[in-house]
Amino acid sequence: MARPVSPTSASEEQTSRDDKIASDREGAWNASSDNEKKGDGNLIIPMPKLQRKLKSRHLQMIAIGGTIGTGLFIGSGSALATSGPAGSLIAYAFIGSIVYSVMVSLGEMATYIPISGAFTSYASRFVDPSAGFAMGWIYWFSWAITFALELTITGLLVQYWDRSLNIGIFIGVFWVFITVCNLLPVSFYGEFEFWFSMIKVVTVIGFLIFGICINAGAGEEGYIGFKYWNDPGAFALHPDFPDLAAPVAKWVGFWSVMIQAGFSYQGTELVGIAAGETENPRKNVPAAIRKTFWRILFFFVFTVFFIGILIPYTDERLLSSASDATASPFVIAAQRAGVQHLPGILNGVLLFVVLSAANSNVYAGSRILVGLANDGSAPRFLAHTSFSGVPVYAVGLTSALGLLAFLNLSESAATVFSWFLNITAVAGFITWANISISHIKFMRALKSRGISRESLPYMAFWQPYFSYYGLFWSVLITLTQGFTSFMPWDTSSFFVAYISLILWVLLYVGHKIVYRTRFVRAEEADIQTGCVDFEGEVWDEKVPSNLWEKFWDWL
Ligand SMILES: NC(=[NH2+])NCCC[C@H](N)C(=O)O
Repeated sequence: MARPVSPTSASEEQTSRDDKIASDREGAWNASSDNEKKGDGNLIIPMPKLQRKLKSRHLQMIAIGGTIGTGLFIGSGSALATSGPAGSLIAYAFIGSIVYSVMVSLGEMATYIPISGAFTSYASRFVDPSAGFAMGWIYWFSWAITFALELTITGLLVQYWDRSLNIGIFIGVFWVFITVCNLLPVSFYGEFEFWFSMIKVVTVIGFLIFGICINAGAGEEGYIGFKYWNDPGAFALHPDFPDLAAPVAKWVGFWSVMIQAGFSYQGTELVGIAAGETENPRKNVPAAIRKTFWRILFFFVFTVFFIGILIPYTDERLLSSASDATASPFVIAAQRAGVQHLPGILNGVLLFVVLSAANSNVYAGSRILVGLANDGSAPRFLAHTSFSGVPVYAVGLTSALGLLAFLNLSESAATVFSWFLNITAVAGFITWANISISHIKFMRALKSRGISRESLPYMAFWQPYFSYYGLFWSVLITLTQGFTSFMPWDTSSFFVAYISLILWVLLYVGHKIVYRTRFVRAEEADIQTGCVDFEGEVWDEKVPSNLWEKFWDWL
């Protein structure tokens, strides 16, 4: 439980800020009353009334739950097919480095100003209110669409056992289930998500152990080693461009995997969203960022590595357009090893995995909406929370977009899936680019006030270079990822690739025209509101005492 101990205040401004925080903790402070627009279009953003009920383990598991999902368990197979084992490994490691740069940038901001809906507010405050608006909505949209994508997959997974069942039944059932989970008080939500995510972690670790055994010769194929890196090879030629010269075709294969790899990692930034709800953010947020990142990198890079040594990229099942368990490289690896019953069991596990991801999708989406409503970018009622602190309307609206999954009743599931995937992944890259810009501007704002980086609650190394690195690559990938739609020109794949970018531009320009906002100058950026001086606060910290707790702490 939070137990604030009289923070020392240096100025009047500090005192009023502390008062605000204190009254917020008591639940007496009304967010809307303070949600005024400052004259020049820059916004003062209050701390929302969400409750700090999540513990560090919940926070980290939410980030894992929202991140490890369809991308890793199902989509990684097509990454292998298009770029080969070395190509996909390099792509995943490279995207991992971008994620790291984004995470540390976010970490510095989120510990200094821990607010819910965090990074959309950062963009509004440090960059340009229109940028925050556009980014917030596109990011929300990406999560809501991911929810629809995840529901599509759950329906398909159930059909693995019985194809005669109508996919719509399961989309409906799981839609209700996930929505109800998200309407429960946030501590329940954390608990659900925690156990769901546990299953993922265990699955990935199990797969890694399985991979080592099979590679060493435990399966039907005998010892495998790096055989498939030699034949068919380490890099695949992009299957859609047989006429290109080999080096070009390999490069095309490699670059086209960026979207898939980016999608797989997206969600890591959720730690920033959950920051507003965690206990002891000053300690937990940086720890969560560090641990989450290493854990995810470990899971992702190792998993992709093992998939690459166990399955030749020419295995046709990898390219099967059926987005069900038969397309999962986990299942294919089990089938190749000739292990009985394992494919069916894995299918069951994948169902849990996808449900957990869906649960995180709605959580993330609703919190983004709350952030948007609080900074005046969305109708205010969306920030309304129930007695137990759940933003009911925001949950409802986010869930509503999940109903798009019913598109599957009229379109082929594989098509719907790839549309959803591309739209969300590009939106994710746009978001990462925005986080990086926000951080660059945040650094400038600190500098203009003479606040040293040393005084930040969490200070990452190599900044601001990391932010520039994240910004450069995120922008480059966003702009170039759809290049295959130009070779030759294909209108529909162009729209699939660039619809998120187009939407973002429309939102940005639309907001700019209506509100006539301007770029925030470093000296004007609002780095006070929500900035919490946790110096004097003490939280009861549970030190791991038994073996189980120590294991958790390590994990
Ligand atoms: N920007 C987003 N919402 N991306 C969706 C992330 C999906 C998640 N990484 C998965 O593999 O299932």
